[in-house]
Amino acid sequence: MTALLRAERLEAFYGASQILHGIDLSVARGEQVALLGRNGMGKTTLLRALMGLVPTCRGQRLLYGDDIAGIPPDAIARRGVALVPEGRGVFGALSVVENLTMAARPGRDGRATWTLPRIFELFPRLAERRGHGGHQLSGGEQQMLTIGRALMTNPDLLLIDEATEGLAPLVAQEIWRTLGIIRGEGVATLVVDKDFRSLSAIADRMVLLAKGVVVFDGAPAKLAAQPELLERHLGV
Ligand SMILES: Nc1ncnc2c1ncn2[C@@H]1O[C@H](COP(=O)(O)OP(=O)(O)OP(=O)(O)O)[C@@H](O)[C@H]1O
Repeated sequence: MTALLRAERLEAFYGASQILHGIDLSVARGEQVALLGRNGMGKTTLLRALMGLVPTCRGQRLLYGDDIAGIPPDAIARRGVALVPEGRGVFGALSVVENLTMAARPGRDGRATWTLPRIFELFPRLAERRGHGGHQLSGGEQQMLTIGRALMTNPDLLLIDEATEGLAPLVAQEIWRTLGIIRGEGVATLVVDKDFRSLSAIADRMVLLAKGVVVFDGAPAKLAAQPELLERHLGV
């Protein structure tokens, strides 16, 4: 079956610096894939390249088998991919409801699974804060809102950068719980985080990056059985 997303020999550059050196990666429909690696290894660059946000790339990026080279980010979004960027980016002057409704649109096939009530069911905390401005939210609430906004576009694939970075443990747990629900709805995810244990518990597959190269791609249990890889590339 055609992968939802596939990168083949993907290279990415910032100016003269080459950041990705021939990445092969695929995400199947509904699959939850974790992307791990130490700081500066290219995880964010890979998500951005897949979203069409890195102007200079080589190799192939295929979405449902179609080459998306040269396709701008908004068109990639309309084809079913949503990015939850590191550092969030909610609109501070707009309320929770406004942040969510401005993102609303049907999915690639006209599907509208994710509506305001569905997002509030997923994140009861956001329902309580529905009239609050984005700037009044805690870091955890902002992350929930950013994920909620991405879901309102009814994507087939969510790219989530630093899913729980800087969040209190209980809030992080809440994010992991919702990622399980999102998966249950058949939305594929490619999730970057440093929490190896939580990622191992939810991911179908783990991909480990080091210096812009994939050094492991396989089941969580297979990675857990390689302590030398974990030590060298994650420090766990
Ligand atoms: N806009 C940019 N211009 C030039 N170099 C950049 C730019 N953004 C990132 N880099 C460099 O690219 C490399 C990979 O960065 P990237 O952010 O993709 O790594 P990462 O694995 O996501 O790390 P982190 O966990 O720190 O976010 C780093 O050496 C970084 O300094």
